[in-house]
Amino acid sequence: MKEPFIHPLFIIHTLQQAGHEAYFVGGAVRDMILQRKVGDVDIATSARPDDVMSLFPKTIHVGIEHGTVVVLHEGEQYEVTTFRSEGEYADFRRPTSVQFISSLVEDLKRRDFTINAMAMNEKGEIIDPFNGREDLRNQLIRTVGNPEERFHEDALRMMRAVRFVSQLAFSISDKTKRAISEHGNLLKHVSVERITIEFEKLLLGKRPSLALALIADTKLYEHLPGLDIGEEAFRRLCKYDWMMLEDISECWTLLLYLLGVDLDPFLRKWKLANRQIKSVKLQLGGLEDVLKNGWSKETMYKLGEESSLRVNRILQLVRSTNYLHTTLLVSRYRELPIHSMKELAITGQDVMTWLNRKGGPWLSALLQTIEMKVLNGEIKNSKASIKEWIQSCKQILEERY
Ligand SMILES: Nc1ccn([C@@H]2O[C@H](COP(=O)(O)OP(=O)(O)OP(=O)(O)O)[C@@H](O)[C@H]2O)c(=O)n1
Ligand SMILES: [Mg+2]
Repeated sequence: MKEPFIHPLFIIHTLQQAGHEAYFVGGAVRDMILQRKVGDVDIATSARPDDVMSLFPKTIHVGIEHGTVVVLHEGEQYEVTTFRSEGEYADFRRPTSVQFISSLVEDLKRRDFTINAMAMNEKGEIIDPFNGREDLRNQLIRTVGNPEERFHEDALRMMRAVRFVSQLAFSISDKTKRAISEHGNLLKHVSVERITIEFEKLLLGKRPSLALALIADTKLYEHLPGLDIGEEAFRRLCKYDWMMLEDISECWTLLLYLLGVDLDPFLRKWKLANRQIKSVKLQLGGLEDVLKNGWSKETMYKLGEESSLRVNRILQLVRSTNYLHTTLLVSRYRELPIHSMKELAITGQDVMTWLNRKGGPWLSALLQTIEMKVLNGEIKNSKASIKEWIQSCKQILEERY
């Protein structure tokens, strides 16, 4: 057994010593077999939530009604979930009832895809009743059993399917694909926040354009916020090499640029955080500036180094002639006389003293003028030079500001 399974092995052993069954399950087992970086290590057990809580000193009951207890062990958190079969799914997102059961295989049977329905015991042996390993070898996303049932249980699984296509660069079984084509409308029962999480993972995956093409084939885009734009328009998105992008804000910026829609209403539909919307807005503005006028000092300054690099990657992806080699862009950025107002050699207080005036809106307007003149090299960034400039045009300044 290798990391990251060694520490939580203690949890498995503790449960077993108390007479219960316990296994590693889900994404961690899949990623270990694929030799991918393993995310959260989840455990499934025959022990009931109460038993789990009594066996470990530090637990958090996150979703006891669904059988999940978080166990804190050596500074890490592990979800320990009681084997369960799920009852009726009246609302297409969560079961109206959960039945705790004693069979691992029954628990695996309620999971979404064969590659996610494997378990690993304490000896590192894989329990794989639905041939997940074979599908991993064949690089195939296939639901456990009937896809229609699985998607009616939780419609988000359709988005998970396309997200895994992107993250793993797998294909999808015909039957699973057909079920997505037929049941896309079930996505309306799923919260936007959950859809956004999957869509962002897709955009940051290994083969986003493969997954976007699958969304086009299945017409799933008709059920995604703001993306019911017709097949031809949606297919245009698949032509780009999204893989070149490194950060999710770059992906949203590119998407908005390609769609040419209003930024705020679109991103609000996806319920992005204000902070995220702000950085996409900044980048989209920068991108449009550079596409039109090339890289100016002002644009670099406004964007800052990190966002300049992001915009530059988008320029490369859309094959803009204004793309600059990264090292060149970085050196041009670093050569700017200032990188923020803080680096200006004077303060507002200096200006008030020199002009013998009280603060007010005039002051920030004047400081902005000075900021731009220093940035563009018209005034040297030193106290003396700025003072000299202010004094040389004192009269005009007093009229204008
Ligand atoms: N709608 C869902 C979500 C999850 N699962 C099951 O719960 C496991 C854990 O879910 P989650 O951590 O959300 O996904 P992972 O498959 O682990 O993917 P990731 O690596 O992104 O966490 C999955 O592997 C799958 O067995 C499911 O059947 N249906
Ligand atoms: Mg996981």
